[in-house]
Amino acid sequence: MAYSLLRIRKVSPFGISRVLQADKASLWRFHLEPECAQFLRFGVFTRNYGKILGSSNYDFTGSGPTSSFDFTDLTCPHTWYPIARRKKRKVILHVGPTNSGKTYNALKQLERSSSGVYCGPLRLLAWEVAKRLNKANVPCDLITGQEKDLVEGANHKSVTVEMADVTSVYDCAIIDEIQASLAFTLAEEEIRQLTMVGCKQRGFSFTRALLGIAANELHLCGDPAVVPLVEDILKVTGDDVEVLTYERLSPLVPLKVPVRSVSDIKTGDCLVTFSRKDIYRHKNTIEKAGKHLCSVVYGSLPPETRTAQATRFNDATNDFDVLVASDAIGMGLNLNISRIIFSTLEKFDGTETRDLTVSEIKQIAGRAGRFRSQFPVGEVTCLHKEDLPLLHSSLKSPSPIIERAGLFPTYDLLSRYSQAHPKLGLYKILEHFVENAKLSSNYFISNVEDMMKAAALVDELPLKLQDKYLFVVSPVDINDEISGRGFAQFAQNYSKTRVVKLREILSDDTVKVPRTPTELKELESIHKVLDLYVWLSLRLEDSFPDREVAASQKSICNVLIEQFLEANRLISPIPFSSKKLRSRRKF
Ligand SMILES: Nc1ncnc2c1ncn2[C@@H]1O[C@H](COP(=O)(O)OP(=O)(O)OP(=O)(O)O)[C@@H](O)[C@H]1O
Ligand SMILES: [Mg+2]
Repeated sequence: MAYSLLRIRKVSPFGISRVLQADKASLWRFHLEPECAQFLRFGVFTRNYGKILGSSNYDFTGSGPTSSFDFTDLTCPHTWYPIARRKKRKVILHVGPTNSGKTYNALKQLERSSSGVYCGPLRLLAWEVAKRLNKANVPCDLITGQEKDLVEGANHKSVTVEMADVTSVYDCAIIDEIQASLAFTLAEEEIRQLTMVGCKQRGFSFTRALLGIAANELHLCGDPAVVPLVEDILKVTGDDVEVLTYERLSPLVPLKVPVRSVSDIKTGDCLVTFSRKDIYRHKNTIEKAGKHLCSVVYGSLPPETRTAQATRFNDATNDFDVLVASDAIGMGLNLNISRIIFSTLEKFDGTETRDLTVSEIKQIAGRAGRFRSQFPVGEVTCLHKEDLPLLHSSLKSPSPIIERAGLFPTYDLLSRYSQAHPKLGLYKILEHFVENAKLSSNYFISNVEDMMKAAALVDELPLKLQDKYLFVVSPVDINDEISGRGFAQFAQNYSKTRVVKLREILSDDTVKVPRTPTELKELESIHKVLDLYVWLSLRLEDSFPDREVAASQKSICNVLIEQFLEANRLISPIPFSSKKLRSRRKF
């Protein structure tokens, strides 16, 4: 079946002459609104309360010459959130291994509260919680970068952590999977582990939520590795901190033998591998053996497709009873897995092939044997017996203590800095912050490499700083060629005419179900571009008017990808008995 799908046109070179004024009212509506409000209060707050909190660093009136103020001094980030600082929050840390009931217990408190917010690291988790609360007759809005589903009478919100509002007051708030976010440990090796969940980039959103959410009760769920850091960070906020430790609700058994042959695969198995190509090759091997059909889950699949694949795997009434997945299963999906089988304990992390870290192995292995599921006892093993010692030792080891949390200058600081250095573009401002930021020992500056690539692109355009900032913090995958082209075209057209019509960027084309992994990857990238359009359209409504077209095009992408996943038999299978090879492929 053929569908009409828009394709990305060739990007024309930059070279725009007209400087256009941003529509402030719509610009601030979403991402920038909390920071803007904070900016407006910043001077007043620090003038009135800065000294009470012992924050001489931020004792500035906002009236003096900006150049005399050190904007790169980020040593007291708790003072950036005046509304939260007016509260004495009760902070409850729910810590323990995977599948120990941390989120379940925190959500029970949220359900009982008069108003509240759940902040999760992924859209999938925000969707699940909104669904759960609405089902429990607690009306709950869903707000992610790309969605805003408002429910009548709702006093509760389920959001992705970037959307956490630090200007509202709540009775109860949850920040889930906090270890995925607050980072970091000493060794370079451990620093890399964070790429799994994008914490190097996203850590600052969690730090912002941790310091900035103004709730009477704040529940933090995650790994015990975060406890010392969170306790230390919250010493200066005046909050009360309580730690609740959990045990795993169902056993997780590390097996002594590997899975040697495809005939050993059984219902409920999840084979974990780290390249898209290997995922499809393993799927093919298993399906060719004739006993099982496989669902697949990996990071660059659209979230809607990932959910559909997970739902099909969980549904005991159909034949898709085996899962082949990447580490994207580590968080966010409720899966009926009986046994995790690691095809390898190495992964390509974007730069090189490295061993999985203890935290990654535990997080992935812990997905087996979900409490009160079809498979209450989880098992974990490998395809290669050489990997078993590392698997077993990792499962016994504690996760390395997280020593520092990600931080990033707020828009307010960047803007004030820009006023003091009007000739600098956003790229240079970011570079300056990264190189000169003064931090206390609990923090590190989040990795802004990708943001700087995006900043270099938008600096070519006649845009105001807040426009540039908005594009730079957008969820663009700047390292993906098609996504990068789409991003550049959106920014360029916006700077030229203020109105970005989807059809000016994407041309009509008739596409069929992809036949090769390359065609599939292209479709995944087009989905990312459409997702970016939706994100921009929620913040610049008048300038990105085709949200509905983008949403329907996204659905077509999902349908085509799902049809590929069902029909795919063209990729050569990979024999299970193959020797252990170092995988060097990029995902
Ligand atoms: N007291 C309980 N009664 C019924 N079901 C429970 C209870 N506690 C937990 N569960 C269920 O057990 C499963 C695991 O719980 P939960 O998701 O809270 O674990 P978690 O510790 O947050 O795990 P993860 O680290 O993987 O996020 C969920 O399906 C949850 O609904
Ligand atoms: Mg949880």
